[in-house]
Amino acid sequence: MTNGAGADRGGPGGLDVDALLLVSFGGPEGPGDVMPFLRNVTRGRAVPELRLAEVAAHYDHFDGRSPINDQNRALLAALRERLAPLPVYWGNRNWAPYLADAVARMRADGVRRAACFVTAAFASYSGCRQYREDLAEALRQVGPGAPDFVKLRLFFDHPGFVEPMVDHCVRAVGSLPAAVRDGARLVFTAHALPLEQAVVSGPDGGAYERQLRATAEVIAARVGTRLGRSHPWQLAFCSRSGPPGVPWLEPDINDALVALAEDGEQAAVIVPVGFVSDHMEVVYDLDVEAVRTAGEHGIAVARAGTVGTDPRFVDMVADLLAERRHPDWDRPALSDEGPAHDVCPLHCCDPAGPLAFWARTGVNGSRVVMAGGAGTRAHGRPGVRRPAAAGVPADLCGRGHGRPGLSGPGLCGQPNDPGSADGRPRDEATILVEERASVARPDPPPAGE
Ligand SMILES: CC1=C(CCC(=O)O)c2cc3nc(cc4[nH]c(cc5[nH]c(cc1n2)c(C)c5CCC(=O)O)c(CCC(=O)O)c4C)C(CCC(=O)O)=C3C
Ligand SMILES: [Fe+2]
Repeated sequence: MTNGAGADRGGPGGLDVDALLLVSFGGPEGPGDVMPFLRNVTRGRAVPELRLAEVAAHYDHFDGRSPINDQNRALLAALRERLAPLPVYWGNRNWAPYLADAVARMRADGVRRAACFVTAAFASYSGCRQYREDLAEALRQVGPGAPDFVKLRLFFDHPGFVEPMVDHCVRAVGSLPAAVRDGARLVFTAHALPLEQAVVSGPDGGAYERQLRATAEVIAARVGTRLGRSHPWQLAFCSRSGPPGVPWLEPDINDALVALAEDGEQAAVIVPVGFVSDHMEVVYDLDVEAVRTAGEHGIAVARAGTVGTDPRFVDMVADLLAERRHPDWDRPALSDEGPAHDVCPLHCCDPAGPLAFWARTGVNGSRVVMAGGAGTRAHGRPGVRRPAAAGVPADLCGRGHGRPGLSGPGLCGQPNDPGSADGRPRDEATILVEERASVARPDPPPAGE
């Protein structure tokens, strides 16, 4: 059922897409890049200088070069092969090739609409909304003639992500010393977030941790089936930054390993479920720091691999693309948390939205959100679809974003916005990225790029 090939122009009610844009984080490629890269990443954020110096030192261990760009070059090559003749572009948020350069190149090549595949599986400001904002900013910078974008959905519990992770876990368990292997704990690890970001993640809050737990549970269950014994699992977080007084998701992976050792556990597998390749957080924060902690506390540890360019993961991208082209395409999801919505509704992962206000003031109780019960979970459910493209009014957004000459009294997210998959209104950045995509297109672009 995986076609998703370049020649496929989309079915009735689906979208024409004539390119794919691989969107990632970016990383430095030499010693002189490290500080400018870190300044790009942390612009406008309260990350202490001391933390920046510390992170710069991590990169120094690798001659100032993060592996992430080479990993994305490999993914880009695999996607090009898989999706040919569909053109595939690549742009990063924090380092060259930058998103705006990719968008300018697409415009020069005559691309009309691109699907954006972001290399982040879980809902959060850093993993989803910030990418949408940066895509919108790149469109603004390039200006008239820039292609339309549609962002492919989050893929945390898609089989193309889960199944390779199961294999990596099984392999990592097998690499532990035979005497302690059977009792190994699976410690699923993701990037830490400030609690405030975790609270507002997803449309209804708490999605980051819920999606992580749901995905970890599915992976652990499959590992158990494969090995014929169940391995207890837990969640931990790595790469915390920010001022010490600000609360972040816990436990830290190092603290989790120490606690396991103190409980008399002998072995653990660190499963970096929050990352799709072995970039700096993985090869330093996990492979150096966490492995050292484990060694110091006498607990045997193995680190599971990441999906990288696994053919099932590459096929998944083709499938996510096919979902947008064909509204009736299968939307596989292995947990109750998925499949994620295609289009984020208003205030999804919004650090300045109403959930953030409630979390700060306690009006709605951040406790409630963190307990994970707040979601209504209608998004992207079978049978719940975005409104038909036909008949979308031209004044879709009264501010006329991306539409020179249009203006009006309406505000983004007001009733003239056709809304996201579940009919909820959307944010300005989302509308800019998605709005033209929701307008019917009479004549598809010529085939055979
Ligand atoms: C959720 C999430 C992902 C996963 C989703 C996704 O993949 O997008 C992710 C990925 C990555 N994070 C990365 C690098 C960094 N993240 C930082 C800082 C931060 N990340 C955050 C969150 C996330 N980050 C947060 C809440 C901060 C705090 C400050 C801020 O909000 O800005 C900092 C600044 C220094 C520091 O504070 O550590 C650096 C250098 C790299 C590249 C690694 C390489 O070079 O190989 C990658 C893939
Ligand atoms: Fe979102």
